[in-house]
Amino acid sequence: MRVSVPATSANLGPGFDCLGLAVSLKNQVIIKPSKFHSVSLKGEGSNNPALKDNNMFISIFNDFYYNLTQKKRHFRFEFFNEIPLSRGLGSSSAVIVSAIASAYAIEGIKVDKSKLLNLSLAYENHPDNITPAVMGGFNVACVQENEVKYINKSIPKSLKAVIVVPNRPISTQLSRKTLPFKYSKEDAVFNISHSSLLTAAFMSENWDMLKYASQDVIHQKYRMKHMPELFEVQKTSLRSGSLMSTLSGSGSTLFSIAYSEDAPKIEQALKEKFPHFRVFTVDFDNYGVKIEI
Ligand SMILES: Nc1ncnc2c1ncn2[C@@H]1O[C@H](COP(=O)(O)OP(=O)(O)O)[C@@H](O)[C@H]1O
Ligand SMILES: N[C@@H](CCOP(=O)(O)O)C(=O)O
Repeated sequence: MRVSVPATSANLGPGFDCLGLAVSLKNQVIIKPSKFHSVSLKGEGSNNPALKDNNMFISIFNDFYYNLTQKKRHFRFEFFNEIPLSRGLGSSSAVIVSAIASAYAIEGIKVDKSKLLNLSLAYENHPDNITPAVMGGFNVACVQENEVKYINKSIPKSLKAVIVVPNRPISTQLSRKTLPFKYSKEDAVFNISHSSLLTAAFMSENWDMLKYASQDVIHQKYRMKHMPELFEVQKTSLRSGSLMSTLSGSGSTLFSIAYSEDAPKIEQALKEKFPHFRVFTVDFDNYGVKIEI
């Protein structure tokens, strides 16, 4: 049985905790019943011993598997990870979504995507990463009475994501602690209006509106000042032709959207200026979590 989940970029500037989209960078796991517990890990995180000994995927999977079957069994887990850890590309959401999906799939139990999304909410209480991880595409989501309410839209092939992954991680939990406790009415209005405009731009495919609509005053500047080079990355990306450029999730990745034909020159400019960061271009993912039994 094989499960794959896409990376996600949350917030998209003003849509703090409510907007997110999926990109075609994936974590994949193959699980087989086995006489002994064993783990193999390739790609991102493979040099991190904690991911073999105390793996969040395995503990969530075991909890769900036991609750579903009342059985304890051994499995072989083979992980192929493309999503960098703690870089704001939704690595923890990918783990949560794929672990829950796998516990159902290994027993051949069907779980629909909206149930999977709501089960994932127990582990990640803001919906902006888990919704695109499950559904793919661009998503606007909120939580009401412990349920995710969302609207989803595919992103066309004519757009690409240009991604800059810095050499330092940022933990989402710690990054949230750097934000103010209170905001002014002006800041709230700024973000509500920009987030609404950004949503409308995605829904109507009005891509030239993205550079105005993606502005934010409530989280990026507080987070990016801990890695000031990110302001330069953002400026370089916009100057080189990207449609928008924002901190991805809680950082440290800087995420840009561009017309496909502009992406190579934006990627090149960013590579030249920031040779110590990883810069690459990917498509968007419009499918979300994929389960193959
Ligand atoms: N592939 C993985 N396997 C197991 N645990 C993972 C994996 N990716 C991420 N994690 C867990 O999620 C944590 C990162 O979560 P977080 O700080 O929210 O980063 P991100 O912005 O990438 O979601 C890691 O410290 C680790 O505990
Ligand atoms: N809305 C959250 C998103 C966190 O995303 P991650 O990919 O950094 O986990 C936030 O901004 O804290």
